[in-house]
Amino acid sequence: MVLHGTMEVNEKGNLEVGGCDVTNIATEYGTPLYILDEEELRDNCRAYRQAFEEWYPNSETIYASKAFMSLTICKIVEEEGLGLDVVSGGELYTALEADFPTDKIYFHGNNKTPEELEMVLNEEIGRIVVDNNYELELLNELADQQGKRADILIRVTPGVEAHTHSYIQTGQTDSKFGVGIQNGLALETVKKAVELENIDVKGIHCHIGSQIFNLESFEVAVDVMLDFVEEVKIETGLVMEELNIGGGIGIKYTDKDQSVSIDQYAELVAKAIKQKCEEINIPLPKIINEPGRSIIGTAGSTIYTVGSIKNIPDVRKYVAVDGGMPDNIRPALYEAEYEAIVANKANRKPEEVVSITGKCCESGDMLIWDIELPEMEPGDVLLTPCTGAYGYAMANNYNSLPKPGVVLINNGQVEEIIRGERYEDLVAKEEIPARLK
Ligand SMILES: Cc1ncc(COP(=O)(O)O)c(C=O)c1O
Ligand SMILES: N[C@@H](CCCC[NH3+])C(=O)O
Repeated sequence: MVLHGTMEVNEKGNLEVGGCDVTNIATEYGTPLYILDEEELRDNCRAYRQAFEEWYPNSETIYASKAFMSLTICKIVEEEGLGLDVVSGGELYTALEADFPTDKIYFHGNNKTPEELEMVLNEEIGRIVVDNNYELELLNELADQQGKRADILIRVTPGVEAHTHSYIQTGQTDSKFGVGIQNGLALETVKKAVELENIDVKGIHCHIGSQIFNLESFEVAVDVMLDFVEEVKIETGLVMEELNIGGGIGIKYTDKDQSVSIDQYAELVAKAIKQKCEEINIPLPKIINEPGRSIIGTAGSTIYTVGSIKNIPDVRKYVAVDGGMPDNIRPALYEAEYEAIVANKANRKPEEVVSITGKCCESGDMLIWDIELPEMEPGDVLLTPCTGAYGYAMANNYNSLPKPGVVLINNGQVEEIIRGERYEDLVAKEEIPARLK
């Protein structure tokens, strides 16, 4: 059993997070519920800032809000001195509602709409990460209409195959994101961009994928990107000042995952960049990194109440909880694996192998296959750690299950930061045509 962040077992044998007994939180707020450990979130933000400050001071860490976007999270991330990566008008709207400083926002996306680009120009967002030629021309045109200039990074695909689930690999040439370095499309886009009147090319961006442990993939990506910076300098005379190296490192969901430290990652990236820049004789660029999972992943957990337990002799014991794939789609989508802790039996040794299933009408609604846990009974409180990233963010209402709420926990205090949905919320946006009433 790996205890993340501020988790510990108290004298009653119950699990605590941030000094709060998880069983009490379940009683007070109900389940399923996402809980967010503020100290762990802040520690992760600081670890990135400190590591990059030490190894490469001309750098900026921005939080990839797609991992988990909320007003409170924006506030915490801002307090910790990070910038923000947003990927849609909705994420930008949320950031603006939280008064996030606009110059520290980077706007991403492979199909930004004209409305989103207008919003970005109106709000004078720090950087727009342009994905393709269509977007580039559209942005130039809209900037012209508004009498503005747009500072951009161009998203490139370096042709690096990261070792991660194929759905979350993004750096290979055959990708819906960005323009390829290896097939010459990226150079064409840069050449076009430097000709456009309302566009300033500040640098390039690449993101090779998510949940990556193999740090060498980052080293290779940086190498390919800097070769491209050199090529651009030769071909156009433009010296790009900024290199955005994309998302952060993978996290340890289970014992099968490796541990990579943020410091190791920063050291490796910094050394690779310095060495390469010296080799090809270009000035050191500013480095931007945009971690999501490794900032918020280990800070979040989900708590459930155990309901029916079905033992199929010699086959499997299914333990069902009151949530499932609508609050955590990752096992069904990526075969992602999680651990679990029985919060009210946290000091008990594992006694049996069970599989944790959700309550949806779907055989694939499994949260965990074959995990050793203490013997469970209905009413037990089960906590799955490491659900902070892409948990709430990807939650849905399948089977009309209301989305769980989110509480922030710190120093013995529990604060509800997102109210859980109620049944009324499920139909709140619906309208029955008058002829059917
Ligand atoms: C462009 C971009 N930046 C940053 C991230 C965040 O990545 P991670 O959560 O792995 O740190 C992602 C998601 O994979 C992404 O697509
Ligand atoms: N949503 C994915 C990662 C993709 C992130 C966005 N590029 C996950 O849960 O692992």
